[in-house]
Amino acid sequence: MKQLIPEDGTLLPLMEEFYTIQGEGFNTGKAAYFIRLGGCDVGCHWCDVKESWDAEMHPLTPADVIVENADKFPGKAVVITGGEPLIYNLDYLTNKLKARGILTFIETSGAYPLSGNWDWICLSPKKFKAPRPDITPFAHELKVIVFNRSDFKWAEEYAAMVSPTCKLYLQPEWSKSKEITPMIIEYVMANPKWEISLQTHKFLNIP
Ligand SMILES: C[S@@+](CC[C@H](N)C(=O)[O-])C[C@H]1O[C@@H](n2cnc3c(N)ncnc32)[C@H](O)[C@@H]1O
Ligand SMILES: Nc1nc2[nH]cc(C(=O)O)c2c(=O)[nH]1
Ligand code: SF4
Ligand SMILES: [Mg+2]
Repeated sequence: MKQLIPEDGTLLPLMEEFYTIQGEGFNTGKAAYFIRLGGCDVGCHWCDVKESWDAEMHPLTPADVIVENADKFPGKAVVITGGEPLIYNLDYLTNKLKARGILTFIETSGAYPLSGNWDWICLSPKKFKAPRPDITPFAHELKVIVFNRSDFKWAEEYAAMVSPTCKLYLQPEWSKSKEITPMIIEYVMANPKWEISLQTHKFLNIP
């Protein structure tokens, strides 16, 4: 039977939760509790968490329980990721986290309406299902995954849409990083408004 997911965000399909170090982007190196929600239909062929895509595979979990779990750890920051977390209304979860003084960070493709109360929004746009244009002014960080050379031009189109204070990152697609990373290095040196983001947790062998 199909799981009925309430629209108020009090129950969310939870794939996994773990305390680790943020490996990517602006907050790299900071301790954070990761909340990975199931469900995504964006369809990136190189996605490194395809097991997350089917929401049905992941148990509906009370947001209150997720908040309790997050609050057990000394690092008072959470990263809500997925799957695509903005499929769900994240107002309830993020307000409860913030009421406990926990910082709220999101990793999103931006393909669904923005909900939630955020300290940091990482927008990682995808060609396979474009972000909604209304999210771009709210991004604190734009993190474009580079899979081939044409992605640099595509990245610039998004850089033109985000706010002037938004941090700009180019991150190599993991399976092609040997080939792509030298191109990113060259691009960043020529276009220094961009910075490199690496998936440092994969080098550190941590979740
Ligand atoms: C798995 S996604 C989940 C959150 C959301 N669906 C998104 O794409 O932003 C988390 C982050 O990992 C990045 N990512 C996924 N697969 C990757 C890969 N093979 N190489 C590099 N980054 C990847 C995404 O672009 C995103 O920034
Ligand atoms: N350590 C660590 N940092 C991350 N930053 C973004 C991740 C994600 O999968 O969203 C991720 C992840 O899975 N692990
Ligand atoms: S949007 Fe995120 S979770 Fe969905 S397929 Fe792409 S990288 Fe994976
Ligand atoms: Mg990851």
